[in-house]
This record gives sequence, C-alpha cells and structure tokens, in this order.
Amino acid sequence: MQCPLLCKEFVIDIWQIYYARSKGADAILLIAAVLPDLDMKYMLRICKNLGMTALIEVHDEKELDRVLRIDGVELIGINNRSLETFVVDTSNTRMLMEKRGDIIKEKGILVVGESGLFTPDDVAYVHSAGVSAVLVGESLIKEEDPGRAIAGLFGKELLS
Ligand SMILES: O=C(O)c1ccccc1NCC(=O)[C@H](O)[C@H](O)COP(=O)(O)O
Repeated sequence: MQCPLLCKEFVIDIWQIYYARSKGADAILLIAAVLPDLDMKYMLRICKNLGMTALIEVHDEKELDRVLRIDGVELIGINNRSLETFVVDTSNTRMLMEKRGDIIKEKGILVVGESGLFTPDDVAYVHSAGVSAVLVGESLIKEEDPGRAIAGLFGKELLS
C-alpha cells in the first residue's frame, strides 16, 4: 500500500504548495488561524488544480464557521492543541462536532481529530465524536517501531 504524504507546515504563501507537490506531497495543511478566507479559497483552488487535498485546520467554533462557508472544502482537521497556549484538550473535537456535526455531515466533509492522542481510548473518544481519521505526532515519534505504535494506538493489530 502506498502511503499518502501530508505536508504539515505553516503555509502562508502559494509557493509552499507548489514546493510541497514537487517533493511528493499528496495533501497540505492550511491553518484557518493564520490564513484569511480569501487566501484559503485561493489555496484550495491551487491544491485542486495540482491534484492535492487540503486539510483545513480549525481550533474553535469561529474558525470552523469560517471554513464551513468556503465551497469545496473536503477535509477539516479539528486541532485539540491551542496554538496560543499549547494546552491540549481532546474534548475540543467533541464540542465542535456536537455543535456543527450536522452541517459537516450534510456537506460530506471528512473530519480529522488532531493532537493529544496517546491511547486507544483517546482515539476511540474522538472517533465516537464523529471523526474519520486522526493526526498523531508525539505518541508515535517517541516509539522505536512506528508500525507497532500505530497498531497499539488503534488497540488492535493492523499490520499482517
Ligand atoms: O508544527 C509546528 O511547527 C508546531 C509549532 C508549534 C506548536 C506545535 C507545532 N506542531 C505540533 C504538531 O505538529 C503535533 O505533532 C500535531 O499537532 C500532532 O499532535 P500530537 O500528537 O499531540 O503531537
């Protein structure tokens, strides 16, 4: 199986998207907290033209509402880590899904639960809130065997 590659960066300029694509990225992170709506819309168009997926990251209701007003959004990441305080709270995902899950579902948008996921219970918690995928950093990079760590995080053996 070929693994899709996400460029996880603070993207503020278009050249970064072309650069990521030239290095083999399939998807790129666009952070609503650092991008005006017009930039997000333009960058989303560039991504589509390049055959890339944009993972649009939000932290709160205000950012989520801005993103939900943009046409063509297919993938939203709800970050449980505040960019201002770095405090992690996984209930952020649940809270935003409770508030906007209906419209997200109606629009056919997939949601990624991001940050602060260390155990199968954490993953199950955000899954039960309605996310279809997770973005995990710290708990995997600290492990010697990432494949085993991923399987452990999902609470079952995924690799055969
Ligand atoms: O990515 C950055 O440059 C960065 C800067 C400042 C604070 C955090 C930053 N990144 C955090 C991550 O990329 C996390 O690894 C990712 O959100 C996943 O979260 P976790 O599983 O808790 O590591």
